[in-house]
Amino acid sequence: MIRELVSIAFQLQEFGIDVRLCALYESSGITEGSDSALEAKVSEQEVGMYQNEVVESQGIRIRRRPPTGPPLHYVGPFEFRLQNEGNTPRNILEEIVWHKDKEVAQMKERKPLYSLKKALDNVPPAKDFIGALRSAHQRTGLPGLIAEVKKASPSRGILREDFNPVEIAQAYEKGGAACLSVLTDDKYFKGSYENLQAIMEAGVKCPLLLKEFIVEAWQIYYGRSKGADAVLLIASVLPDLDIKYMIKICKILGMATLVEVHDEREMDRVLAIEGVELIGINNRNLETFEVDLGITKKLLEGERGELIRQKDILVVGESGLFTPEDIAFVQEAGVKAVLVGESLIKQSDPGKAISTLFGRDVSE
Ligand SMILES: O=P(O)(O)OC[C@@H](O)[C@@H](O)c1c[nH]c2ccccc12
Repeated sequence: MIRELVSIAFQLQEFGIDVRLCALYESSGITEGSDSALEAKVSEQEVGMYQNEVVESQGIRIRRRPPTGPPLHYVGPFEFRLQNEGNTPRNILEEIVWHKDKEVAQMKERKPLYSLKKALDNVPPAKDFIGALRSAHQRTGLPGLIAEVKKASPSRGILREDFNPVEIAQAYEKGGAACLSVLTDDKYFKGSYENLQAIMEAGVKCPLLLKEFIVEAWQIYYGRSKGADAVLLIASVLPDLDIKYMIKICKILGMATLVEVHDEREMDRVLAIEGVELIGINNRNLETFEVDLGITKKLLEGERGELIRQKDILVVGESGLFTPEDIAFVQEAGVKAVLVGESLIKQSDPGKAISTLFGRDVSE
């Protein structure tokens, strides 16, 4: 990660963005500016220990893909790979993240960061994602809506057969959505970066969230080049340091970050990270698919809720929202925005479905 940070800084410099490396290290909390401490960390990482230690100490259960797949075994003329605990994903989220690691490595090879420069220069500037949510909340008195353009999911299968992303996006916008979330993962969600780009190019005004499993900063640049105005960072996948420096990169690109949590520990980690302005509470456990709206309530109670108000962080209630009562429940818990997919995308008119979900018309 640290080596990548350095190389990204150099690449940014190539882009004409002046990044002071020491400032990046210092503000990312790696070291107090001491080169020897940094070198020590880099060499620890080189033997592959540092990252795992950090990840474990932060309670992150999602492991990163072992660099070499299962070991090769030979029996006579046959060759096969032995599966074991260390090289078999333990749950769907881990499987997705391992797949993503491989996919991004290939995509990066085809389009290295420097080759994205032109596309980044040509894309319109990022829109104000958080501002759009806040003003929708002020205008309607209801949580601002991030409506999700999602064809399928591993937990629900195909959600909509006749899937035209641009038409759906336009219907959402007409129905009063403040922002849109566009799935770009192909294998598990049947999404694509082409969908994101097509929605941007169709002139949709709602700011767009890159709904990806971000494992590397390259994906953020690529998403921006396809029209993303904000990006999802999942706390159960990314260590604090990655979150910190990805937030910085997003700021440089003018994008917002939605940092997603699911339990108290993740919430506390994220609340301690400077620069976090938007937190999503996912009511769905991405390891088991279990959905419980009580998660949103639990994570906003007591001191945590107090701290969130003090820091003026906007909270998004995510997943499993189907009725006006569900919306009222998470709003009562303290959210000012919601992220909704299934209950809208399954309706024949996803735009009209917004009025049904909120119990009234929220379009202007
Ligand atoms: O379709 P739902 O239950 O309304 O959920 C939407 C959104 O919250 C969900 O798609 C989501 C939230 N966080 C994620 C992370 C990855 C993939 C998907 C998600």
